Parts: sequence; structure tokens; C-alpha cells
Amino acid sequence: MIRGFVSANTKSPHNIFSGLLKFEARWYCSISFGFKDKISPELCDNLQRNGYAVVDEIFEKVTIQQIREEVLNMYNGSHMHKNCTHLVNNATKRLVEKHHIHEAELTLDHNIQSMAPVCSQLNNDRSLPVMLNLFMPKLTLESQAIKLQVNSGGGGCFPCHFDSDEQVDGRKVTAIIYANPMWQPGDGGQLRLYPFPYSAPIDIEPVSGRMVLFSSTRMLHRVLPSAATQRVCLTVWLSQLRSRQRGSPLFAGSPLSSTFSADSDQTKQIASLMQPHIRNHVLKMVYAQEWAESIELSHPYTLERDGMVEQHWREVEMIRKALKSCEPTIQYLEDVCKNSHESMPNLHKLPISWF
Ligand SMILES: O=C(O)CCC(=O)C(=O)O
Ligand SMILES: [Fe+2]
Repeated sequence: MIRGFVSANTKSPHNIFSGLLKFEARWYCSISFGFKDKISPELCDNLQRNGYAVVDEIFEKVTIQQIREEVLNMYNGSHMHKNCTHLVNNATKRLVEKHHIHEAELTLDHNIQSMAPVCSQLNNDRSLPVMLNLFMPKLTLESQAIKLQVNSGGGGCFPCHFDSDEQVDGRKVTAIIYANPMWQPGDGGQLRLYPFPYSAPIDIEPVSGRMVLFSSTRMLHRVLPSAATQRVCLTVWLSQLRSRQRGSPLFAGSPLSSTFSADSDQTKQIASLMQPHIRNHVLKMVYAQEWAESIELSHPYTLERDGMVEQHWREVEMIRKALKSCEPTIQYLEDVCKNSHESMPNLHKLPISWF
């Protein structure tokens, strides 16, 4: 729809789009959230190529302050619930609480919307998916859902995870907006991204006004323990309609061993290992130890937590067996990523399909 609108005009898409957004803004919101200026072709190019992008000062300071106050009011008024890890084992599904992480689903809950008017306006503002679609038309984002979150100190954190999976829902892009005006390095709570094999993990500080965008299905991430008493953020999940998903029939539902064909040539092996579905498994193997530790750090001690860690190691073992013929190549990738960028041979040129 937007592409049709743009191609019918001779002005640059960016300008035409600003006009359209101003028109919409008059009807839908009194706050301008700044996406139309901040989501640029360069930013989207980074997102497309690296799987993530960071933009600072996404909103005015006063807007960030209002968002922080609204989220903390929700927390202090006990309108948030504890965040849980969803544990799927065979046919059973259980929830395991994380400690010190509280959240509320804004988009699904009209009560929360009425108590958080600025966050609600953000929920109604469609300019983020619209701008991303403009510069990354293949995304075809059609909906957004917002979660409010407080990490209440005490080392609260998230284990290594992907936000979604093509077979679970239509989430494609995660955007996290931080509202922590007093944040200092000793507070912890950095978002750690794993853009393997382009580089070693990257830690992003949760400073006020910063927005981090990344691939919901293919960017492994975790949150480091937070000592700050109130680390606040909003998460926006941007989704395609499930019927529009460009599912990969090659991988859908197939066990790893039947979809992977090892080639003796190392370059070909690397290309095979970097196919999205296989890459996600390779990541679990490469970061197995850190992944296990992050599960332990994020949940209070219970038998269920032990079970989660055991299940993790069983999965790592299965992946190791399935990818046995590529072990030296995986070891090579691992070594390269653990050493500095200088020694990294052309791995950043490998085309990873992030979206
Ligand atoms: O708190 C953050 O920075 C990220 C949280 C996260 O990864 C999630 O909610 O899935
Ligand atoms: Fe996440």
C-alpha cells in the first residue's frame, strides 16, 4: 500500500512519508515519537546487514521521563506480573519465574492502557512499523505489541534466548526502548547481542532514549544482571501476519540431521552452518557454557531450574552429534569469534539471512 503511494510520486520517499505521518499524527497522537526522523535508510541498512541497529535519543527527554514514570507507577501499584521462562518439554509446557523481572502487556490490556497514557499513545502510533516497511519492504510488518518492563535490581537478568521462532508466531523485529536517566556502568543490565560469526558478543548499555532493534527470530541475546534498583524499558514486537510468513519449507519441522548436508570444503561448510535454522543450533553449541550459566543466573534455585539446565545440556549434546562432521569448522568459527576482530578473516562478509 505504502509502496504504491510512494511510487506514484516523484518526491523522495522519506519526504512523502513525513507528510503522511504528519497527517496521521494529527488524528492519532499529540506526542511525536520521532520514528520518522530516526528510522533512516542507513539505520535499516545496518539492521538488514548486521541483524541489529542502535539509535539514540529516539524520543525527547520529557517523553522518556513520562514513560519511566508511567512504568514505575504500574510497578509500584502492583499492576505488573513476574516474567517467566516458558519451558516446553515433550508435550508439556511450564512457566518458570525469573527473579526481579516484572512486566505488563500494554497492547492486550485496556486497564494498563488507561493507567499509562503516553505508553498508550506509543501503542497507537504506527510510524515505527511503517518506517521499517518503507526501507525494508520485505518485512511486511502488520502489527505491534508493547510490553512494559522493570528489572528491580538484585541481579535480575534474562538467559540467552531468541524472542521468537518462525513456527511460533509472526514476530520479526524486536525494538527495545530504554528509560534509565541515571544509568551508570556499575549498574549492569546491559543487553548482550551475539552477532555470530561477524564478531564477539556486543554489550549495549540501557541508557535513556536508546532504542535497539534486532531480528526477533535470529539474534541470540541475553540481559546481564542488573544492580540498578529500577531498570526500565519498553519492548515493541513487530510482526507479520502469520499467513504472510515466508516460512522455509526446507526446514519447517525437519530434524537437524535430515536438513544438514556436510561438505568437506570448509567454506561450503561455513555457508551450510550459517543457514538460519542451523545457525541457531550452532549458536547453542558455541555458547553452551555461557548459556547454561545465564539460565542459572536468571532464575531462583528450584528443581525446575536444574531441569532446565539439564535439558539445555541434552540439547547441546544432540546438536553436537548431529553436526559431528563439522566439528573442526565450528571450532574454527568459535576461535575466531573469541579472538579480536583483527584476526577475523572475511566472516563479516558472509551473507546471513536475518529476517
Ligand atoms: O530487558 C531487555 O533489555 C531485553 C528483554 C528481553 O530480551 C525480552 O523481553 O525478551
Ligand atoms: Fe528477548
